[in-house]
Amino acid sequence: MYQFQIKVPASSANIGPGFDVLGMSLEVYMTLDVQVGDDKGACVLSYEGDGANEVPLDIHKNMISQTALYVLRCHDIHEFPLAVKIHVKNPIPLGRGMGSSGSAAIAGVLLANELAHLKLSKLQMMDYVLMIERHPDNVMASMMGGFVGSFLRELSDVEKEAMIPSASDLLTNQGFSRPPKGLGTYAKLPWAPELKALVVIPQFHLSTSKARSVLPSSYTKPDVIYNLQRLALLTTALGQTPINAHLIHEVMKDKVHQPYRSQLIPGLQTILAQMTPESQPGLCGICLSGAGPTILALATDNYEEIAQKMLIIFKQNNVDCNYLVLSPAFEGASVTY
Ligand SMILES: Nc1ncnc2c1ncn2[C@@H]1O[C@H](COP(=O)(O)OP(=O)(O)OP(=O)(O)O)[C@@H](O)[C@H]1O
Ligand SMILES: N[C@@H](CCO)C(=O)O
Repeated sequence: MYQFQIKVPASSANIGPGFDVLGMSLEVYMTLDVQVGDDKGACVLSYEGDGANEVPLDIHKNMISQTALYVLRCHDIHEFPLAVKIHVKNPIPLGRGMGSSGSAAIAGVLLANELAHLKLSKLQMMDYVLMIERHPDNVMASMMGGFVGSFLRELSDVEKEAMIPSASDLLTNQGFSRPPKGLGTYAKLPWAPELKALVVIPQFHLSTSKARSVLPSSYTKPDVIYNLQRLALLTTALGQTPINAHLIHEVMKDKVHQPYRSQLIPGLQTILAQMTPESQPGLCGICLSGAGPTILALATDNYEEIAQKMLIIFKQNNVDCNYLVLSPAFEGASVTY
């Protein structure tokens, strides 16, 4: 019998104009405490934390074990090799824009890698994660750690066929395909140590699929240029010391996803319009965290005052929230014995 712990941080993706490109890992960690038996036997899941009353414990319905079983199938292994007990502790809010599904997929791939001794690197494991999550920004940040930019390579026609089974098909074994190799590329970006992440977390779920379904299928050239210009400067501005709050505030604006998602998040438009470095000393930039509804504010001071102002605006829209002040999790996902 042996045991190990898997630890995966939350993430905040997009960071304004970096839709499906930028993400930062956050110091809120999901952990899996795994005990492996000496003989074949059942896989037993237990769970505590956010969504404890909604997360299924059936290994064929839980996203973590489903992902692990998918990775094992890709290696012609059709069950967990030995009896295994997995206790999940998850403080990452589900369906709130803090990368919970991405962290779950990463945990599942790491679990398979350890149980079957696959010896996959983090980047090789990302190919499997990306078959489930399908966009790299949140998962690359959670896996690698820190402030991260990433992209997906173009696929050949044959490789595009591998993406035909949906993530749900792969997780429920209703379809099968192995991942193309080298799907994602990333770079760790500089992060100014003065910057902390204030996340204001509304108490309602917004699924990523719903938040992606309201986006247009095409954009005007001015809107594309608007985001490209800001994205180019944002990756530098967040690493510069001393901090230029006015620059960060401007280059964290977006026209690709936030305007369309504001209909789903009461108060978002008001917060983005009213929360500025001038109105809130200490505030730098503000944006939707991932697909929302959580809002990410990057600040250097006065976190409590900034949070209280956002909570008031949300309350005026009949939305209750809690908030956290976090630093980036620079080491990313890990396994310790
Ligand atoms: N620890 C977990 N264990 C099992 N399933 C999970 C876990 N975390 C997330 N999930 C699944 O992922 C779903 C949430 O995924 P979704 O992409 O909608 O939101 P998110 O990942 O929290 O937000 P975002 O993608 O915007 O960062 C949950 O409803 C649940 O089905
Ligand atoms: N870029 C993704 C992040 C959420 O997973 C989105 O905004 O839909």
